[in-house]
Parts: sequence; C-alpha cells; structure tokens
Amino acid sequence: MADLEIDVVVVGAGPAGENVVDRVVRAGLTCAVVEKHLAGGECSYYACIPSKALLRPMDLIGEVSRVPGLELGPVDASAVLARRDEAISNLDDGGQVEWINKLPATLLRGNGRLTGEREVTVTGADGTVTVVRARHAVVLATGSVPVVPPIEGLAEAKPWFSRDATTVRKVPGRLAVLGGGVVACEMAQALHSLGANETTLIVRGGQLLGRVEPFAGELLAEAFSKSGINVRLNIEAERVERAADGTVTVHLSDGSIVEADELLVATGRRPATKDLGLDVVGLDGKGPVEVDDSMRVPGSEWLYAVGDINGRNLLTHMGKYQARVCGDVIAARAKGESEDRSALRDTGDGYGAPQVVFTDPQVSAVGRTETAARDEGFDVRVVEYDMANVSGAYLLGDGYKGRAKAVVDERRKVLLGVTFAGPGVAELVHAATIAVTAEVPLDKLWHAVPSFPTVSEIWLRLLEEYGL
Ligand SMILES: Cc1cc2nc3c(=O)[nH]c(=O)nc-3n(C[C@H](O)[C@H](O)[C@H](O)COP(=O)(O)OP(=O)(O)OC[C@H]3O[C@@H](n4cnc5c(N)ncnc54)[C@H](O)[C@@H]3O)c2cc1C
Ligand SMILES: NC(=O)c1ccc[n+]([C@@H]2O[C@H](COP(=O)([O-])OP(=O)(O)OC[C@H]3O[C@@H](n4cnc5c(N)ncnc54)[C@H](O)[C@@H]3O)[C@@H](O)[C@H]2O)c1
Repeated sequence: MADLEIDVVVVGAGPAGENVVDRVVRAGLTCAVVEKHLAGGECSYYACIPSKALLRPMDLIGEVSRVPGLELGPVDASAVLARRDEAISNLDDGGQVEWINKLPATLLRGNGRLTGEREVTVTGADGTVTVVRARHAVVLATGSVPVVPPIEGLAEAKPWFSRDATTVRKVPGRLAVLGGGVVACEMAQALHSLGANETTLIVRGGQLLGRVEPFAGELLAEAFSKSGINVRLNIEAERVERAADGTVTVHLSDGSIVEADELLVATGRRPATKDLGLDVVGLDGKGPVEVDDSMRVPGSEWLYAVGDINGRNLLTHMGKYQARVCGDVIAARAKGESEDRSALRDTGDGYGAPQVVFTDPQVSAVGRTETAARDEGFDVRVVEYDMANVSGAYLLGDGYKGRAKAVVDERRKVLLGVTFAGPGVAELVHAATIAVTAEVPLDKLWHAVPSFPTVSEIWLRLLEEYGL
C-alpha cells in the first residue's frame, strides 16, 4: 500500500528533473519530485553556475588587457568568491523549494529508489520511509558523478573533484589538474586567474578538449602557455601520494613528477545509478540508462530517464530539452492524445548538441566535427577563417586571436557543424545551432546579413570562403 499516489514521480530535482515537473504540472498532472540533497541539482550549486561565476573575472581580465589605455587592478579573490557564493545562493535551495511548492508540486526530501512497478521508495535523512506510486510515469533524473580513475594512491591522497574546485574557499598556490576536458580547462584557468600561480594540466591525450575540432584545443593550449599554465600532453599519471605537509606528488609516465597543494581530478563523469533499484526493471545500472526518443526506457510502459543519467549529452541545456520532450510525452500519453508532434521526440541530441567552453579563448561548437562527419560518410567540404580578420573582432581588442570552421554537407549544401574559438564566441553559437538544426541551405543563409562591425560577420566570411 503506497503512502502517496500521484500521476508522475521524478527522482532528482536537478535542471532536468525540475523541467519534467514543470511540464507535467503545466499539463494538469500531479507530480512529486524526490531530492536527496539540494533542489536545483549539481548545475545550480556545484557545476555550471559557480564555475561560470569564477570564470567571469578572467574573461574581463582578458578583455581589459587587449584594449590599450585601460588599467588592470589586482584581482580581489575574496570578492570573486563572495559573488560566487551569492550565485549559488550560499548552498541554500529555499528559492527552488518555493518554486516547486508554487507550481504546485510535492517535494519529497530523501533518497529515491525504484522498489516495484511504478513505485519509488523515499528514505529521508532521519530514516523515514515513504512509498510513492505513480499512476502514469516514473522519471529518473539523478544526474552523474565524477569518475575516479584507478591510479595507485589517488583515493588515499584525497584529491579534489569538481565540487571542491567550484566551491573553493582558499585558492591553492600550486594546482595540478588531471584531465584535459571541459572541467579541467575551465577550472584550471579560473583558479589560475584567482591565484593558483603554479597550475599544471596532466593530459592523457594529444590535445585539450579532445571532443572538439583540434584547432580549438590548440588555440586554448597556446593561451594557457602564454598565461603560465603548464600543459603536459600525452602523459599518464601513474601514482599519487600526499605528504604530511599536504603536498601532493603526481608521478608521471615519463618518470617526472608534479608537486602541488591540491590535485583536481576531472576525468569525466558516469551516470548516478548506484542504489537506484534499476534491477527492478531488469537493468544492471552499469552504464547510462538507455532511452528512446520519447525518453522512455525501451520495454517499459512507465519508466523514463532524462539528463546526465541517460548519457546522451552531459549538458544542462540538453537535459532540460529532454525534460521538455519527456514531460510533454507523459502528458500526451496520460491524456490519450496523439504523439504525432515534432516536440514529442528528441531529435536535438542527434544533431550534436551545442556546447560552450567558457575559457579564454572561449570555444563554442554545434553539430559534427569534420572527423565525425567524414566517419559518418557525408560528402564533406570544410571552410575555415581567421577571425582576427573580421572588423568586429579586431575592434574588441588588440591581438584578437580566433578561428572558425564550418563543415558542409556538399550533397545537400547545408551545414553539418560549426566551431568557433576566440574571445566572446559563446554568443555566436546559437546562430550556428539554428543553421545546423534547421538545415538552412547555404544559399538562403547568404541572405542573413550580419551587422557591421560585429563578430557575426564571420558568417559572411565563411560563406565567401565557401564560394558564395
Ligand atoms: C564543473 C562543471 C561545470 C559544468 N558547467 C556546465 C555548463 O556551463 N553548461 C552546461 O550546459 N553544463 C555544464 N555542466 C554539466 C551540467 O552540470 C549537467 O549536465 C547537469 O547538471 C545535469 O543535470 P541533471 O538534472 O541531469 O543532473 P544533476 O544536476 O546532477 O541533478 C541530479 C539531482 O538528483 C539528485 N539525486 C541523485 N540521486 C538521487 C536519488 N537516488 N534520490 C533523490 N535524489 C537524487 C541529486 O542530488 C541532484 O540534485 C557542468 C558540469 C560540471 C561538473
Ligand atoms: N561549459 C560546459 O558546458 C561544461 C563545463 C564543464 C563540464 N561540462 C560537462 O561535464 C561533463 C564532464 O566534464 P569532464 O571535463 O569531467 O569530462 P570530459 O569527458 O570533458 O573530459 C575528461 C578528460 O579526462 C581524460 N581522462 C579520462 N580518463 C582519464 C584517466 N584515467 N587518466 C587521465 N585522463 C583521463 C579524458 O581524456 C578527457 O581529457 C562533460 O561531458 C561536459 O559536457 C560542461
């Protein structure tokens, strides 16, 4: 016998979970959301928001240093950390709780676990157990957790993970970072700008940001080295130890060592499926929870998964997009409505989600890289352009360095992917997202005239390079 019967139960109140709640309640269904920590999830308190708050001063330092006549004062790290604290509401989720209550939806504090068909058992911090039964759907939105690589001595050395870096109280003078992906690059640069004077990245692969076009990683590596961040490529960490005085020593595969006050491990994330009761639906919980394009677990009539847990794209905006699809699908199915609407299927993940890396230079990209497009068998043509030659970019500051690359499907004359690297390119990517997802033919794109003198004139230059 359930303690609570409700239309929809969502496990995890991160951005993905909260958006499902929003959509199903708007559609007139009742909903309970289970959260074991803070309503708002990783993104609001430990990931996107604090990291971007810590990166913003570095962005401005870059801007100011590129314009003659402006003077850069010393960075007051404590003021930056205070603004970060404000941005994460001092780890208080009161605002989110109020929002959930107002929807209205029911927030159940505690650990959620599948315990039967359409059934979630919530165990509160005080041991209280509540059994909730969903009439229509259970949605898993528990996010992801950092991967801990199997390196000798690593766990004993008590390394930092992304949460420690984003909620930092005292910036370490010497920082070692394991990994060369997004978290590693963003947090290395943020902490370096706030006083981590000796920062070293230990990167297994041959480039930073291994999933984007190589030129973007190269531009970033160049900027890192110019600012004094040490990048060690093609190298493995073999052993880690922490001495009594707190110094962490990382022993590398070439016999050298890196000494630091803290070691940040940023080697990817895995879906948060531990103790979620996935065996109830015959899943082993070893990888992401696979879903179809309606976000439902194949073979189940009632179980859905959105956000990081399904492994499609570990990005807040894509988790929220999946949540909109999922919430609307659940509502349509509950009401017996037709599902013949494009908004009821996730196609956005398939095109390749847009992503911005908030480093200096920023990197923004959408769609396929050249390599991915070729591997998929497209008839590819590539155009590239040096963004320093765009008037709008030149006016942003002296020595502007940036590059853009477009991957064209020659058969259909549409864009398959676009990548920008350079200061301020975050805001360029949405135009690219529209062009790529809407498959705008290049000869139509030609008539979308960018304003002068904006950096957006890069679009004109790319099309001219193409031959229009
Ligand atoms: C340092 C860092 C920076 C990032 N920056 C960006 C960025 O700038 N832009 C971007 O798009 N993405 C960014 N990301 C990725 C982004 O944070 C995630 O994609 C996003 O948080 C995923 O949302 P989610 O709702 O799936 O999961 P989460 O945000 O992880 O939320 C899951 C929630 O479920 C709860 N939960 C877990 N298990 C249970 C359970 N059994 N019972 C009850 N509750 C449970 C958790 O406590 C949590 O609140 C960043 C990630 C990191 C690590
Ligand atoms: N601005 C943003 O949108 C943003 C910012 C931060 C994080 N995120 C998301 O969070 C997710 C996690 O980020 P991340 O940087 O942890 O993962 P990632 O997958 O981007 O990078 C992981 C890095 O660790 C390396 N690595 C993996 N195993 C290793 C090992 N055993 N030893 C040494 N190196 C190893 C990889 O080669 C890679 O360089 C990403 O998928 C990203 O989408 C997004």
